[in-house]
Amino acid sequence: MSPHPMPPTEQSARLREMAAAAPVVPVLVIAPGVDARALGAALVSGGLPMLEVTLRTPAALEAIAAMADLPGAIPGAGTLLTPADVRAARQAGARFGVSPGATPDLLAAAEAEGLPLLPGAATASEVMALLARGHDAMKLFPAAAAGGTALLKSLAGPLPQAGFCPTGGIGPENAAEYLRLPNVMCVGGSWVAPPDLLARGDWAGVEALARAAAALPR
Ligand SMILES: O=C[C@H](O)COP(=O)(O)O
Ligand SMILES: CC(=O)C(=O)O
Repeated sequence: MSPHPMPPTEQSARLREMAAAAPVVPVLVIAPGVDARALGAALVSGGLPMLEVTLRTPAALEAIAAMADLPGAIPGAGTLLTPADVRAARQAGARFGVSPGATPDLLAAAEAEGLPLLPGAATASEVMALLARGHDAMKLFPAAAAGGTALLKSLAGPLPQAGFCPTGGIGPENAAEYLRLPNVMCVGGSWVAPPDLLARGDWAGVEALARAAAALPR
């Protein structure tokens, strides 16, 4: 029996390095008209370099492109569902990708594009399928709904080699509880970029939320 069905890929290793930079990955839903570069700058100034721009709005790809050369920023694309999403994200300048789940086509596209991918998993079988393909860094989604910290503690027994970025239902009130777990690399969340602050262009407010998130112990 091998603890690693397959050695972790270089992409997984790069993701782990990126995830080590800060305890929180902001999950960004950027509406048209929002100044994405100013948003990215506020988050980076607050201490959060990884920027997950979800492909859920028509402004998403442009936002990634606007952040591509932002000093200190590591822009990435979330909500990758198809190979076409992976290619579009790469072309826009995404340096990593995130998906709520994982399909063979999506994994193959990320491998072909050389895009470090954080694929989603929520069960032991899904985690095992990703490990078997060389992914030892993954997203637990939807984290709270799927079982939260209790699920992560249970997975750590048989599958300690899997590192997670739990996302979905995490906020300032419970992030520390997740970050204390040895199999949690970082957590993802939208709370650092609330839509009302983005709509108002309140970058000082975003920076303050980012600063508090970056200071979370782990
Ligand atoms: O779709 C959910 C995103 O992964 C972020 O979840 P959240 O708004 O609970 O932080
Ligand atoms: C929710 C999620 O995992 C994503 O949008 O990538």
